Amino acid sequence: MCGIVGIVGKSSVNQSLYDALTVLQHRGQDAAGIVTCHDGRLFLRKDNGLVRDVFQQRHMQRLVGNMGIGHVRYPTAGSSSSAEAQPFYVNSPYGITLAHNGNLTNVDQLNKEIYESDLRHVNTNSDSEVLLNVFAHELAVQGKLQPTEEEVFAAVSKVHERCRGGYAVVAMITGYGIVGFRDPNAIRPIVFGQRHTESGVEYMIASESVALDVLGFTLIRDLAPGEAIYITSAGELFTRQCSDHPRYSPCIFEHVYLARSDSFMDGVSVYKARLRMGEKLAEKILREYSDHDIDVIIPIPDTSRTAAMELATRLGVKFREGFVKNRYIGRTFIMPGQAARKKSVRQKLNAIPLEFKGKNVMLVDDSIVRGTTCKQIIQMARDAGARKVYFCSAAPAVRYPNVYGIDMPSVHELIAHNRTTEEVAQLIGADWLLYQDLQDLIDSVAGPKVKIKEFDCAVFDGQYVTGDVDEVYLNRIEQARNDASKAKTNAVSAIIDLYNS
Ligand SMILES: O=P(O)(O)OC[C@H]1O[C@H](OP(=O)(O)OP(=O)(O)O)[C@H](O)[C@@H]1O
Ligand SMILES: NC(=O)CC[C@H](N)C(=O)O
Ligand SMILES: [Mg+2]
Repeated sequence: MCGIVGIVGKSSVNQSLYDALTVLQHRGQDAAGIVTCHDGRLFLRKDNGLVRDVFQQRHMQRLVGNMGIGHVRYPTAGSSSSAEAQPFYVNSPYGITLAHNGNLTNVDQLNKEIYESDLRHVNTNSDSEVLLNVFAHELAVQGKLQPTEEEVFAAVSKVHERCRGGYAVVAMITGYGIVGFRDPNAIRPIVFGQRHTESGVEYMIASESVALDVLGFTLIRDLAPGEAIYITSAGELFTRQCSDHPRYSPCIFEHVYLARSDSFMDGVSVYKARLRMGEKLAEKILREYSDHDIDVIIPIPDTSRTAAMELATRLGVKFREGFVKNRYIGRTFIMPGQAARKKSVRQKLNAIPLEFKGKNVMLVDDSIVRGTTCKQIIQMARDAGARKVYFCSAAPAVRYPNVYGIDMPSVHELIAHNRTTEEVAQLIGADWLLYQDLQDLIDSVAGPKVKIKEFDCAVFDGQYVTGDVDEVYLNRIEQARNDASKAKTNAVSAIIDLYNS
């Protein structure tokens, strides 16, 4: 779940791209990058780190031009090396740069084709570089000196035929314009919007609508599954359905955890979806623990707050802030290794004993994945004097890997894999544990006025919407991407790129 952005503006876009990336920072903390285009030349700056650390004034000054794209990275393929920071670049045809959110599931096949048939070179282990080369090849075979929307959309159609997995993409064709496209199952999110200026209309493509809001753009809409958008450098906008078999099945985990709650995704207010998650949890508690003795409900900052608040309201139980979060420490779950994740929980959250002493507390989190957070938090609640600690997850048990852009490749790292709710409760040290039912989660997101009724729920039910994910594939990515192997691949880094310093 990286963050992507692309802007075709009427004046310099460097500051707007930077600002948009800071708004999307919650989608990726490992690396950040921007490439702009001016007078047929590209200007790139990318590196490991947060947006505020990667871009100094001298970098910003070099990023000239009225169009550009940007990326914040949370690696799900390859390594965390700065060589895999995005946007990626290929020089032929036209000079194309690309930023990608998602994960391809047929990278091995594509790599073979790229090398043996397309005669192209890929220099990293990143699936995004593979995707870029497929797109570049398909645009090259259109054979036009000056590509129009027809060639661009034909190339995207070919990408859909060749690539499997989840992908939301922005790509810039040097001198010509910016393309955005979404995989045929719409697994990863992508929206576009416009802003009126004295010099004319500016367009932005982004992962989440909140980036548009903050920069004064109005949301036009989400891209449909398989759809592409092309905005020329002169500001003409074209959209086209580029897939023969589009199927609207967005990732439900965006609503649970990944997205900011002030975003709208596929017509759904993430905030409202989280409120409804709290409502459904309250109904389940009243069904299963009607004689509960909960004194206070305490959220685990940040993401669970919305659901926890509504849960407390519906139960008529006090809602209290029992943990204070250090605002300078990032999101734990998207940190690259278990050691860093473990350490960050204690650094980030501290209990207020007053809210725990002698009380039966219910702690609420949006999800339990590896159990890194809840295990430590429950212990902290007990150390702070809680009499009983109940735990509630606004999502169902996460039992299966994610292969579409969330780095959960290994079943053995998932605390609920092959375990009952009672076993997980015991392991995390809760007096009892309650998970949301999957149907209740789906109903929370597909609220009464929402058109989409189908979601990618693979992490909860093991059903992979692309239909190509089998035991063999899962075993392979588990070997390649468990914490121990990641530590090894991170050592490898070779940078062949545009001038970038
Ligand atoms: O079971 P785990 O493997 O610990 O993963 C789940 C936890 O990680 C996330 O929090 P995170 O700190 O990443 O971000 P937040 O501040 O948005 O809640 C999520 O909100 C849960 O708290
Ligand atoms: N989280 C993502 O969307 C990751 C994008 C891409 N697979 C990478 O690893 O860079
Ligand atoms: Mg959290």
